[in-house]
Amino acid sequence: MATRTPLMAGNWKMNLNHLEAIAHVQKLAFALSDKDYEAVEVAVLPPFTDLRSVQTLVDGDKLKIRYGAQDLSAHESGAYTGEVSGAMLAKLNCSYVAVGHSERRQYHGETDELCNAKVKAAYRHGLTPILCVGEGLDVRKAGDQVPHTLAQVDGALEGVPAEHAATVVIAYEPVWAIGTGEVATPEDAQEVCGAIRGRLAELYDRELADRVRIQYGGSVKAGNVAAIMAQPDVDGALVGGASLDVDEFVRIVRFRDQ
Ligand SMILES: O=C(CO)COP(=O)(O)O
Repeated sequence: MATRTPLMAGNWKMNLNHLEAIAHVQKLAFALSDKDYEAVEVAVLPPFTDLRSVQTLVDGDKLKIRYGAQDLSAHESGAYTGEVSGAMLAKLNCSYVAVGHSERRQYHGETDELCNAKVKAAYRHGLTPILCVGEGLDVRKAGDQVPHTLAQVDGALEGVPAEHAATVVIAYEPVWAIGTGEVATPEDAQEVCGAIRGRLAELYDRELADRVRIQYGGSVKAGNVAAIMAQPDVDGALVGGASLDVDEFVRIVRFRDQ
């Protein structure tokens, strides 16, 4: 089976201006050592307005922290007021871009079809999408979390060739566990992450499925990360609130010590 390097990514959401971003990444870089980077890939997803500052810092000091955006446009360029293109993100050396975060789906009406277009836009520009999927509370209560989440995976990956899908990151984020302090149990996380890997094997093949990293997200903290990471199909965490606290995020990166 392929060994998958865990990916710990901090989704800052709409927090930290560009000056705060510089201070935050400097503090993070100061705390992390080569030993951390050997064991785990560390990434931050700041707001668009911070990306140039983060790039300058990462390039200037040759930091091993990766970075990316929280969204991108499905379009290439032109009259799309307020949108930011994949080409613009690639120009800033972004590695990652989140696609289909539940807050985009909920507040901006993003559909699986749009997510599919955004995943393809990311690959056109050499960006790795972090495709976010997961169910709301009603779906969870009905016990439909697996079919619901797999339908989102199917929709977002439709027509995405294996050479691209082999590098996708999928973040399973149950909406009821985001920002609520209500963390899914490790077994809940494994159930859906395992099912996602199974679906990737059906859509592509087992070898590809074994390479893809599947993250869990939703109220991840230093205190619960180790149990979640101990699950066989969980390869990292997409961390919201706790990523805004550098010390806490560093403890999450060092999940093996918790
Ligand atoms: O939405 C999330 C990450 O994308 C999770 O947010 P919290 O870690 O704040 O629950």
